[in-house]
Amino acid sequence: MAAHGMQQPAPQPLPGVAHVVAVGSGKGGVGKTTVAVNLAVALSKLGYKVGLIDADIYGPNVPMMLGVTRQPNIVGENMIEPIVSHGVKFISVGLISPGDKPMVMRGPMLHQIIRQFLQQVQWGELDFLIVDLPPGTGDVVISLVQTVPLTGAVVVSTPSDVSLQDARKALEMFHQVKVEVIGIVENMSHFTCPHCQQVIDIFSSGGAERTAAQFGLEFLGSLELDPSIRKGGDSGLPVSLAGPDSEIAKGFYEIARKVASAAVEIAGRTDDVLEIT
Ligand SMILES: Nc1ncnc2c1ncn2[C@@H]1O[C@H](COP(=O)(O)OP(=O)(O)OP(=O)(O)O)[C@@H](O)[C@H]1O
Repeated sequence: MAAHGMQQPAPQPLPGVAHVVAVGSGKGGVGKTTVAVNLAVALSKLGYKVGLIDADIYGPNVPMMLGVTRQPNIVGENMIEPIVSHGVKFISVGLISPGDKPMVMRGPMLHQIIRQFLQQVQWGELDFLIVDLPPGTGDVVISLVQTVPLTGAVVVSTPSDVSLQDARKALEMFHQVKVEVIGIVENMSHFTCPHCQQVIDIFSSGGAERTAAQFGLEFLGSLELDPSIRKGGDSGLPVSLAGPDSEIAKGFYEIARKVASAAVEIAGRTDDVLEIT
C-alpha cells in the first residue's frame, strides 16, 4: 500500500458495537470455533447483546454449530441482515457459499469479505462482537485490525506441546498487530472415563496455564474433552444453552465472565489514553 502512495484509512469503531473480541489459535482443530460459539451463547445468556462473525473462511463451521444454514436477507441497498440463533446474531461465508465446495480466494477478496462482515451487516447495538478467526497466523487478522479497533483476543490451545507451540505463534502475531491478548483457554484439557471415573490427560494437562503464566497473561480456564461438547456442536445446540449452573457448560461461563470483565477493563484503559492525546 505505502509503495503506491495510498494511505490506509485508520480503523473505525463500528457504531453501536462496544467490544470486538477475536478468538484465535495457532493450530486448527483445537476447538477454537467451539469456544467462540459457546462463549457467544454464554455471553448472550448472561444478558449481553452478542454478535459472531465466522471469519474462518476456509472452514466455516459456525452455521452448523449454531444450527442455522439459511441464506441471510439483503436489506436496502447492500446491507446484510445477520441470522439470529440462540440469541446470537451471526454471519458466515458458510451461509453465502453453502455446501462442500471450498471458497478459493485471493488476498484482496478475503479482505473485502472481512470488511463487509464488519461494516455491511446490520449488527445494531452489541456489547460483544466475537470474531472466530481461521487457524494460523495471517491475512484475516490483518484485515480485521485494519478495519476496526479490537478490544482484545482470546487464544485457544490444547495442552499438547504441538498445540502450545502454535499458540505461542498466535500470541506473537497478536503482539505484532498490537492486539491485547485477554487470555488463554485450555481446551480438551482432560477426559473423565464414564465407566471408571478415571481422569485421563489425553493431550497432557496444565500446559496452557503455564504458557499464560510465562507470558504474563490471564488463564481463562480449562475445558474438558467431553462427547457432549462435540454433540452440541454437531447438532447446532451448543452446551452453553444449558446455562451457567450446568456442569458441562460452567467452564464456558467462567470464560465468558472473565472476558466480559477484561473487556471493560481494557476499554477503560484505552479511553483514558484517548483523553490524554
Ligand atoms: N472440549 C471438547 N470436547 C469434545 N469435543 C470437542 C471439544 N472441543 C472441540 N470439540 C470438537 O472437536 C472438533 C473440532 O473443534 P472446532 O471445530 O471447534 O475446532 P477449531 O479449532 O475451530 O478448528 P478449525 O479452526 O481447524 O476449523 C469439533 O468436532 C468439536 O465439536
